[in-house]
Amino acid sequence: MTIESNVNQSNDLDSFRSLTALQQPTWPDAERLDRARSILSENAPIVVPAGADQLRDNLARVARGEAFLLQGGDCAESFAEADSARIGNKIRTILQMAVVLTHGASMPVVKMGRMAGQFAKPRSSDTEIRDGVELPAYRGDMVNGFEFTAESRIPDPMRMVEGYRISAATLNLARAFTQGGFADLRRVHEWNAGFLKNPAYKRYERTAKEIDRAIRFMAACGVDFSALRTTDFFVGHEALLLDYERSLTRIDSRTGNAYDTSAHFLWIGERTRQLDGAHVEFLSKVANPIGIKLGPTTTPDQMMALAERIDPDRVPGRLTFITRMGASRIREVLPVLTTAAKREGLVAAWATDPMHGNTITSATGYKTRRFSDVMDEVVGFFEVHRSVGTIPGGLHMELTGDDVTEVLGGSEEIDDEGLAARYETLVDPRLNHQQSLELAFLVAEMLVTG
Ligand SMILES: O=C[C@H](O)[C@H](O)COP(=O)(O)O
Ligand SMILES: C=C(OP(=O)(O)O)C(=O)O
Ligand SMILES: [Mn+2]
Repeated sequence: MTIESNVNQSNDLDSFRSLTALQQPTWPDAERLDRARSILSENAPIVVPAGADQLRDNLARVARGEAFLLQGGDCAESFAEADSARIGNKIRTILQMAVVLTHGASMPVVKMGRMAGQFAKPRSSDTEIRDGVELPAYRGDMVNGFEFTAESRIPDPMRMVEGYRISAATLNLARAFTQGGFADLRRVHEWNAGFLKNPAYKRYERTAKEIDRAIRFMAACGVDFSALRTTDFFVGHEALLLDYERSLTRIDSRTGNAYDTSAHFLWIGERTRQLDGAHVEFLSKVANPIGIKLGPTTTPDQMMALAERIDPDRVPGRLTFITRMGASRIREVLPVLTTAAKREGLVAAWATDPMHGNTITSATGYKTRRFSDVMDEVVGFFEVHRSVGTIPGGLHMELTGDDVTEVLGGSEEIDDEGLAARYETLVDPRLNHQQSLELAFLVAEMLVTG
C-alpha cells in the first residue's frame, strides 16, 4: 500500500484554513461536521496516487500536442441518478465521442469524466426565490437537497459522506464499463453507426465511413483488437468543498507527497481562483494534476501568478487551463493569454469549456445555451491557438448520455418550447447524447481539415 495517512507533514496541508474560502456552505452543526470529516479521513481513498500520476503523464502529452483531452459529464451529479443505466449512458457517450475525436485528431484521446465527485456547486446567489418564497440556494447534493423546502435546503455535512460513498461506487462502475469490453473499438463504432441512421446527421456519414475504412484497414493488417477492448478512464471534479477535499487527502509513502485522493484531477472554479484564497492555497499543496478555469476577465498577470502558485516547478502535466470565455469574447481575450504564456515559456494543457461563457435565459424562462454558441467557442479556441502557435489540447463539456432537452439547437433543433419536454438538470444545461456526438463529429471534421 502506498498511502499511509493524512497527517500533516512539512507541507502544512491546513494552511488554507486561515484564508478566505468562498462558496463554502454554512454548516449549521459543528459536531456533525467534525464527525463527517473524521469518517472521510478514516475511510479508504477513492483513487490512488499512481492513478493521479498516470493522468499527469497523459496531460503532459496533451500539453505537448501528442494527445487530446476529452472531459465530460453533468454540471452537477445527483445521488438519485447515480444508477448503472445513467452512468453507463454517460460513459458510452464519452467513448463514442472519443473514437470520433481520435480519428479526427489522429492522436490518442485522454478520457475523463466530470464524474464521481461532481457534487458541489458554486452559486451566483446565496438564495433562491420561487413564488415569493426565499430559501438557501441549492449547492449540490453533497451540501443540501434540490427540493425547494426549507428543510431540504439546510446544509448537512453527512451528505459529504454519502457523496464519498456514491463517488467510489461511480468510479468502480466506470472502471467496470471501460475495462469490461464496453469500450471495444468496434462496438463503439457500431453505436456511432446507429446514431447516424437518423437522417438529421447524414452530413457526418463521410467521417463515419472513414473510421469504418480505418478499422477494416487495421483488421486487414492483422491488428489484435483484443488490445482495443479496454481503455483508461479518469475522473475529476471541481475542488470546491475544502472540508471534503482536505479529509480525503493522504500522504503517498513512496514520495512523501500529499495527494487529494477524491479524484485523479481537481479543478479550481472561476469563482474561487483568488490568488490569496483558500482554494489556490490548498490545491498548491497536493500533487494531483490541477485545472484552473479562466474566464473572460482573466489578465495575463493573474494567469502567470496562478501558474506560479500551482506549478512553480513547471512539472509537465501538472497544470491545465480550462478557458471559458464565451463565444463572443474568446477571439479577443484568449490570444492575449496564450501570447503571454508563449512569451513566458509557460507550458500548460489548454482545454476549452464552451459551456459556462454561453449561458442565457430562454424566452420560456429556462437557463440554457445555444448549440451554435457552444460550437462557435470551440471553433474560436482552435483558431486562436493555431494563430498564436500554442496547442488546443481538449474539450471540457457539460453533457449527459440521456435524451434531455436543455441546450437549444443541434440538428434536431430543440427550440424554446422544446426545452420543457425533458429539462432535468439540477444546475446548468447539458448537451444531450445526440448533441454531444454531433459536437464530436464537428470537432473531428475541423481537426481533419486543420
Ligand atoms: O456550474 C456552474 C455554476 O455553478 C453555475 O453556472 C452557477 O449558476 P447560477 O448563476 O445559477 O448560480
Ligand atoms: C462552476 C463551473 O464552472 P466555472 O467555474 O467555470 O463557472 C462548472 O464547471 O460547473
Ligand atoms: Mn456548470
